Amino acid sequence: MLFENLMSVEDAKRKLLERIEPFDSGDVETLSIENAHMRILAGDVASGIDIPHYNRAAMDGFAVRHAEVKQAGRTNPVLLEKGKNAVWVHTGDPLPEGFDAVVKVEDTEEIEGFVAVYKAVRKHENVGLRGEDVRKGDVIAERGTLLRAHSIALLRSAGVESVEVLRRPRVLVVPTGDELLKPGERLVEGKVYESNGIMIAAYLREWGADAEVADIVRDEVSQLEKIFENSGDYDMVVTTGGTSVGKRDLIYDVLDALGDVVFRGVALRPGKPTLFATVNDTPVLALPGFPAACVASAYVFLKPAIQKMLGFNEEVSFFASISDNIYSKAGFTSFVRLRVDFGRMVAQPVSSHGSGILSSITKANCYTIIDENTEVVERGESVRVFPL
Ligand SMILES: Nc1nc2c(c(=O)[nH]1)N[C@H]1C(S)=C(S)[C@@H](COP(=O)(O)OP(=O)(O)OC[C@H]3O[C@@H](n4cnc5c(N)ncnc54)[C@H](O)[C@@H]3O)O[C@H]1N2
Ligand code: MOO
Repeated sequence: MLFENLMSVEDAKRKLLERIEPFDSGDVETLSIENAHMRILAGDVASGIDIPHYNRAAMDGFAVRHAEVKQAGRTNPVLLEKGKNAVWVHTGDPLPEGFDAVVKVEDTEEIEGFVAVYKAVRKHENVGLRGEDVRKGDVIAERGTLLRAHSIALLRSAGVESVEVLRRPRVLVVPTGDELLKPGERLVEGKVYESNGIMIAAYLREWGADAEVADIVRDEVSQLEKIFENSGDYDMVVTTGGTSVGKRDLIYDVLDALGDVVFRGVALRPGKPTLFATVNDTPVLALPGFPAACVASAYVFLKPAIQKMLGFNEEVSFFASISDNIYSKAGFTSFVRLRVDFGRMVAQPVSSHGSGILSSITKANCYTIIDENTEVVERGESVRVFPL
């Protein structure tokens, strides 16, 4: 019987990732740093300058020689000649030649051409020394870095204008099913608005890919064949629906005829009918049509595939304690939706009423994975939680 011998999630994920090629020097593009936000850097970038590139005042006040104000105190000010031994500086101004510290203006008083200093300062106190942030030649952004806002700022402050980044993986998302409607079409029983396509494409963009959603493909062999035969320009094709054993579920037959099916059926709940194949070396991941199963399978298989292409694996996770027992079917890896209270770090399982319930995902903000050997996670236990 079909789906009797399900592959473990671990084996399925390994077999899938074995067939995903990481991007290399052929997959690089040059972008202005504005456009490089959230892209993966393809090579180390070194600074051509010291930052700061001159010794600068870090406070508004007076540049002094620290040795001359050693004795200064609240009740024992040291008087310096203004413009000669004490020179006014704004924050960020170059430290005048021959001076080695800055006294904050609030620790001074101006008295008829003199500056009374009420506080001693150490050498280089309130001074930003040349190169203290970055030295010329230092690597300021390493290969593989996800260019977030602050990385871009550091590149800009070093005068870098453009960088080489990995191109975005091109992914074709193909919703399949006779029951699917386009927005605006009349709802009748047995039909639903197609929503997996927009969802998977949006996830893909969040994960760094360039996603294109194909028109809805009907449950017809010829239509499906056409999609897979013309998918050579894509790094991956992701279909949704048609993975199960119904008479209209044709994905397996078509992929088996055109390419190599690597696995069909995984011990994952929800997400059991997930299928993975290659057609002319293009990886094809077939996600189940039921929305919650589609989400689970996307997080478990699709996200790691994109991350492997991009060489990026800084997955965010943390621990939270479970507010209610979680039961998991023996032999199955469970994808469990959770609502995490971040103040208390307590995770409430979101009770699901099956894989068709998309709102069970929108009520959650995180998920956890229960491994196949665990049947119950008890209230109060700590689990590793991943943001959704
Ligand atoms: N006899 C069996 N039936 C089913 C089994 C099984 O083992 N034996 N497995 C079930 C499981 S588990 C899942 S999950 C579903 C998934 O099957 P499919 O991938 O074939 O899904 P479809 O039949 O194409 O669609 C099911 C349902 O999901 C909704 N859907 C589908 N595509 C979309 C979309 N693009 N946007 C929004 N909603 C979508 C729609 O309501 C479909 O009717 O199979 C079980 N059956
Ligand atoms: O695997 Mo299905 O994903 O249980 O509904």
